[in-house]
Amino acid sequence: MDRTPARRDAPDPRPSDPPPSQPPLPDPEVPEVPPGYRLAGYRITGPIGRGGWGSVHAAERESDGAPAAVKLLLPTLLTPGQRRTMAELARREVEFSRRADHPALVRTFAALTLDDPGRPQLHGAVALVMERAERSLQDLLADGGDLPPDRAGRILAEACAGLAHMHGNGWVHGDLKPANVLLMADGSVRLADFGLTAELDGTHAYVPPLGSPDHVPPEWWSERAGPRGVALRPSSDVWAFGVLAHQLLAGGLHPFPGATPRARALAAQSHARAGRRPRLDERVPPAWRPVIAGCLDPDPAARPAASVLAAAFPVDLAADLPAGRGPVGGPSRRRIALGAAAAATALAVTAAVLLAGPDTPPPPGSPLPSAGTPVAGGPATPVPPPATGPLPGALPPGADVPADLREPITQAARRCPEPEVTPALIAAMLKAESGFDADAARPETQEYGIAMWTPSVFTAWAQDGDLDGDKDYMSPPDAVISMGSYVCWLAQQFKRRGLREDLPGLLAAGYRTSDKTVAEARGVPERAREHAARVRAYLAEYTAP
Ligand SMILES: Nc1ncnc2c1ncn2[C@@H]1O[C@H](COP(=O)(O)OP(=O)(O)OP(=O)(O)O)[C@@H](O)[C@H]1O
Repeated sequence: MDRTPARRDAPDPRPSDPPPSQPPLPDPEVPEVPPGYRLAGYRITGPIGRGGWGSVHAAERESDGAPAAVKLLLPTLLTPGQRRTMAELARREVEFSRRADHPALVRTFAALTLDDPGRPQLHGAVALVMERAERSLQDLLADGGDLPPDRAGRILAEACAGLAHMHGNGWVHGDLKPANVLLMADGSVRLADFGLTAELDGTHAYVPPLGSPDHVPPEWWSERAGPRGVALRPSSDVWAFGVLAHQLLAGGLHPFPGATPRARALAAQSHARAGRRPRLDERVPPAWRPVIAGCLDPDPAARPAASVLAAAFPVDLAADLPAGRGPVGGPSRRRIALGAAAAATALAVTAAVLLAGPDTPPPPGSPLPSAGTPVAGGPATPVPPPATGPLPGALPPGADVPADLREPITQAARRCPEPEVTPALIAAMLKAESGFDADAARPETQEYGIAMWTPSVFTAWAQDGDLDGDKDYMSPPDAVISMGSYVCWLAQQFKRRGLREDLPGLLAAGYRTSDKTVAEARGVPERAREHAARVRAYLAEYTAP
C-alpha cells in the first residue's frame, strides 16, 4: 500500500487533536519561558502548570508588581491540524474573556500574539494575561481529604453563580472541570479556561469536539459533529457541575464507577441508556443528593437550569460577610452571604424543587425550568432530544462484527458529518483491511493492527479512542476512531472534486492507496479494484435489510 505523504500532510478536516484532558505535552517540547520575560507590561516570574495546549506562568505587572498569570498557547508544538484547532480555542478564549464580566469568571487583562522571532518557540504564541489564582479545585482535590460541606458548598455556590451568569448571557462554558475552577488568594472562586466556550445559537452552541471525558455528559458521545462542531447545551455544563459537586463532596470521587476516564464515561453512558441516575457516594450530604442527582439526570432537558441552582445558593458577591464566616482561605473582596445553615435550607428548597417542581406549583405535567430551557428570558421551546437514535447504516445485530468493535465503529461514524460514512462502511473497510484481526501485521508494507495503519501515517491522524492518554495503532478503538477521521476527510476531498459516484468504493481505494491516487484516476484505480469490490460486498452484507 502506498499511503503517500499526501495523506500524511493533508489538512485534517476535523480536529483530531488531543482533548484538553490529555496529559501534558512532553517536557522537552515545552519551551522555557525565561523568568523576567516581558509582555504587555507584565513580567513572567515562574511556571504554574501545563495543560493540553500550552502552559500557564506566574507574572507580575511591571508598574506595581500586581500578581497576574499568563497563559501561553503554543502553536509551535503542534501539527498543522492541531494548530488550526488551537487557533480556534484561542479565538474563543480571547473573545469570551473580553466579554466576560462577572466576579465569578476569571478576568483577562490582555490578549496578544507574541511577536518574537528571536525565540522561535514562543514566536506566534497566543498569550492571555489574567488574574492569578492561588490554586485550582483540582489541586485542592489532589491534596486529598474531605472538605467540610459548608466550605465545599461555598465553592460550589460561587462556581454556580458564574455558570448561571454565563448561561443567562447566552454562553455555554463547555469545559467545566476541577482544573478550571480557580481558587483566588482572597478565597473567592473563578471559572476559567474558556477555550471551549461558545455563544448559544438558539438552544445550542457549537464547539470543536473536545472535552474532558470525565465531565462531558453521556449524550455528548453520541452527538454527530456537524461542520460547526459538536452541539452543546447549557445542560452539558449542568451535568459537569453535578460531577464536580460530587467530586468535591465525596473526597474527589467521580459519581460513576471505573478506574479510568473511559470506564467512567462508559458507565455514565450505560446509566443514561437505562434511564438511570448514578448511585451517589454516601459522603454526599443529604441536602445535596437530589441536587446532584438532578444535574446527572440522563435526560438533558430534565436537568435543572444553573439559574435555578444558583437561586438556591444565594451568593451575594458584593455584600460583606461577618468575621469568622469567610469563604475558603480567608477574607474576600466578594463576600458570600450564605452561612452553612442558610445553605442547607436553600439546598433543601432546591431539593424540593427538583423533586416536586418549582416553588409556585406548576400545572400538572409542566416541565421544570431546565438547563435546556432557552436563556435570557426567551420563550420556552422544546429542546430536541439528543442524537442517540440509530444511525443510518447502523450495524445489524447479526453482523459478524466483533462486539467490542461496535462502539468505536459507531462513534467513528457519528463523529463524521458525511452521511456516507456509516458504521456499516467502516466495518466493511475494517473487515477488508484486516478481517477484524487486532494483531494483523504486514511488515513488508509497514501496515499494522485492525485498521492496517502505517505508523508514520497514523501519527498525523491519531486519535485516542480508548481515552487511555495514548494513541496507539495497535489499540482497536484508537485505530478505528482514527480511521473514521481519515475516511471522513477523504469523503470531503472526493466530494469537493466532484467524485461522488461509488463513494464507498472510492473511500476504500483512497484508504488503501491515497486521496491523490484516486483523484488522479478519477475513480477506483486498477490496483485497488479488488479491494474496493470486497468492501462493497461487505457493505452490502451489513446494510441488507
Ligand atoms: N489564572 C490562573 N492562575 C493560576 N493558575 C492557573 C490559572 N489558569 C490556569 N491555571 C492553572 O494552570 C494549569 C494549566 O492550566 P490550563 O488551563 O493550561 O490547563 P488545564 O485546564 O489543566 O487543561 P486543559 O486546558 O488542557 O483542559 C492548571 O493547573 C490550572 O489550574
